[in-house]
Amino acid sequence: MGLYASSLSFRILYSCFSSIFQLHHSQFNMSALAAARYGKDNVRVCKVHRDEKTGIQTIVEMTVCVLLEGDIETSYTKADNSVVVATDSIKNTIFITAKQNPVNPPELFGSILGTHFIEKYSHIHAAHVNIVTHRWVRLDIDGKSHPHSFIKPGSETRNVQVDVIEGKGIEINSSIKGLTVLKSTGSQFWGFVRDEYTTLKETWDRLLSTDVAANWQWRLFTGLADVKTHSEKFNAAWEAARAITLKTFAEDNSASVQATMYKMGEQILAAVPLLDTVGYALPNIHFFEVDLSWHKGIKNTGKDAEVYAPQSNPNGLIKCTVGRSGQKAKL
Ligand SMILES: O=c1[nH]c(=O)c2[nH]c(=O)[nH]c2[nH]1
Repeated sequence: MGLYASSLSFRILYSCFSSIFQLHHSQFNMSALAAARYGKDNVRVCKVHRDEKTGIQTIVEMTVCVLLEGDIETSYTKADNSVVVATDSIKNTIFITAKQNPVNPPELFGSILGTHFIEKYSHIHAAHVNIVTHRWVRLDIDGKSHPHSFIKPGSETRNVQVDVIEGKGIEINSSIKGLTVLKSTGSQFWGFVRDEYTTLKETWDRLLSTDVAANWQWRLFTGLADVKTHSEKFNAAWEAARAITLKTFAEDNSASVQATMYKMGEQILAAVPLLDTVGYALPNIHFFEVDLSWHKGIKNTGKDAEVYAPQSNPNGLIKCTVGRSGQKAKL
């Protein structure tokens, strides 16, 4: 009797739940796939170029991500894998494309790779390629550059985001990340808002350090042929952006991170006509003066400062995008 009662109540409950469940699915299912892209991330690739004549070898190490968009909705909503180019195949394509094409400049390689996917698969309409190129620098041995040995000097990377969009063109954003710099003078910060929240002293001479993240947005390319036409400009732009950033950092008697980064941006725009905008994100990595006057009156502040305490956090974070006049940046 007990068993019957519980089985009956189970059946009543079940039918209740299932009717709610079916109602939910048939009449109240208002959801739809709003956006989707998929692909392979963190594909690590190293390509060696061997010049048989000179014996000089060159390496490029990169980490690649490719994400695809297109008529792939049914793979999410109907478990339809017939529209899925497997992410494993995407990984294979990255290796094959690296074997068959130059990987430098990365802007060109990304455009070749992305264009492959929209041309090969009629239902794929956009390919988003991200390439992080790790910095390996040729070793100098006894004053001579070595033909096949390299050193990684830090965490600096050269990056590109290449968006190949069918019917629109190729959008390219190039960047440098992780370029850590410090100057021990030639940096000031004064005249800022002073109110009941302020403890920071004005300074006419401080240490300035940052991890440079700089990016430059190219004007839209109409397609792969347009990118190829300009392919020699990509390395030149990277070299100019890096050199301008370092020279301005070193030589500017900085009024603030904001003022110095703006100077960097306007020089890069002037040097590379094909750019629409230049952006920076600069952490202000603080090095605090240490007051040691409590110990036998040691002078270690202001003009006497020699020993500083580097701070890992918190840090300032200053960002800007510099555009060409007439195209005011969105603030
Ligand atoms: O260059 C600087 N900009 C700031 O906005 C700022 N704020 C701060 O406390 N120190 C600094 N330094």
